[in-house]
Amino acid sequence: MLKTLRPVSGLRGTLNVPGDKSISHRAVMFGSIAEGTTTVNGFLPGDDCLSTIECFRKMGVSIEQKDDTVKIEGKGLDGLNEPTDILDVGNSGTTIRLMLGILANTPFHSCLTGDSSIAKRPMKRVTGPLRETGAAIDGRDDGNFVPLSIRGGKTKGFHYTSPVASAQVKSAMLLSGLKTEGTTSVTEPHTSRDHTERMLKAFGCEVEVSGKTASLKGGQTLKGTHIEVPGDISSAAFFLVAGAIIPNSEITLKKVGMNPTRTGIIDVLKQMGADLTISGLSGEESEPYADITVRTSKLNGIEIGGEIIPRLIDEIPIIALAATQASGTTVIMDAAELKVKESNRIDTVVNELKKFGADITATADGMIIKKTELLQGAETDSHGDHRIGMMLAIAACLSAGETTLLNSQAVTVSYPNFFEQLEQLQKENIEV
Ligand SMILES: O=C(O)C1=C[C@@H](OP(=O)(O)O)[C@@H](O)[C@H](O)C1
Ligand SMILES: C=C(OP(=O)(O)O)C(=O)O
Repeated sequence: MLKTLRPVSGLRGTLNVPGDKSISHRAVMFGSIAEGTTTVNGFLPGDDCLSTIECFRKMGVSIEQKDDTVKIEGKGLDGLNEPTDILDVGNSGTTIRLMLGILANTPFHSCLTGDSSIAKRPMKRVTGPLRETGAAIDGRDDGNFVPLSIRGGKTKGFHYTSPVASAQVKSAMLLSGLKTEGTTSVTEPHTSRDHTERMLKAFGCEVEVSGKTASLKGGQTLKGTHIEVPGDISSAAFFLVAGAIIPNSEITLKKVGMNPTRTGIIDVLKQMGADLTISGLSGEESEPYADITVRTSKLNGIEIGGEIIPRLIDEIPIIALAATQASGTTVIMDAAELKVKESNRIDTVVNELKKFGADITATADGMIIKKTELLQGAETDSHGDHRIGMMLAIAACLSAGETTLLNSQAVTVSYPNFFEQLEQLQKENIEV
């Protein structure tokens, strides 16, 4: 779908951003393999999480979903059925990688595939160590790419030192150890998002975390529970940056997830000089959340690298846009993981922002961005990547003249009502 976007005179108002994608996936997965009923509020009805629901339905789990509420009749890990059809994860890396960990426990045969973006994303980071646990996995390029097949059921606990800071790798490994006799543990170079560890505890499992190592004893059973999903900070990020860089803006985002493994965007925006107010922090016993207000700000360039990267990996496209409006130079490094997301996000961010006249250069593990006085509307393309699409839409709000956005429908992967909410903030501006 081609969308035409024009500059805005300011964004003002209050939004409830949709539910957290990472937490929504896990609520469905863990509810499906738990014993008893799980209910979920604040679920993200985006394409990725709907793919997760469809996959578990194909394994015989009864899941009722209406908007942001879900009810799952858990079957226990032993109660999943051998699927009679291919499990299609659509565009979702989280679905395929975490599900591989779960399927390592099941003695039946499953086939997994996804869309043209998933077909390019490396799976060896998960299938490699899962084979070590005893799961039989095959696929294109020796199990690196979909279509993949897996037959599990005979896993043994083991320790894995991951070369990448990846919550998908960590989660797949921990989940593969749920039924084994020994302990399964994962050490990562930097701490990645810890939603799996937190949510397994909410389902009654014991998970130990010590520094950069998470471990879990085998033979544990998940018990159905209730999960409240906070707003997704990765979705909020688009409006946090929009509010900071678009003149005459003030936006309040309600009940945004504030898990410390996800708040790198807040740290970066504050360091860049953004005017942010955080209030009403609660939910610390499970997944913390708070309200965030952002106002138009004068930003300065900074260096971003090292252990903050996993805490803001999905926000780098929109941080790059913020950097085009920041005085001096911004350097983003240690972020080579961007190359294996829904698109090669170093290439797509740099090439698309250059079309607006931005001064941005790709490096091997990130990008270097200098301030650009006025971005010019351009003919852009999301390349089927939701986060690139939303970043380009915010860039259009700030740029002189008209912008067209090809493949704008990609946003439904994580933010189905993104364009409606963007419009709402423009109307509220006119009415004030
Ligand atoms: O576990 C998760 O829910 C996610 C982990 C991250 O991926 P990696 O584990 O590949 O870093 C992130 O980019 C993705 O959007 C969601
Ligand atoms: C990388 C992302 O998701 P996934 O890996 O689940 O496709 C994302 O949402 O930016």
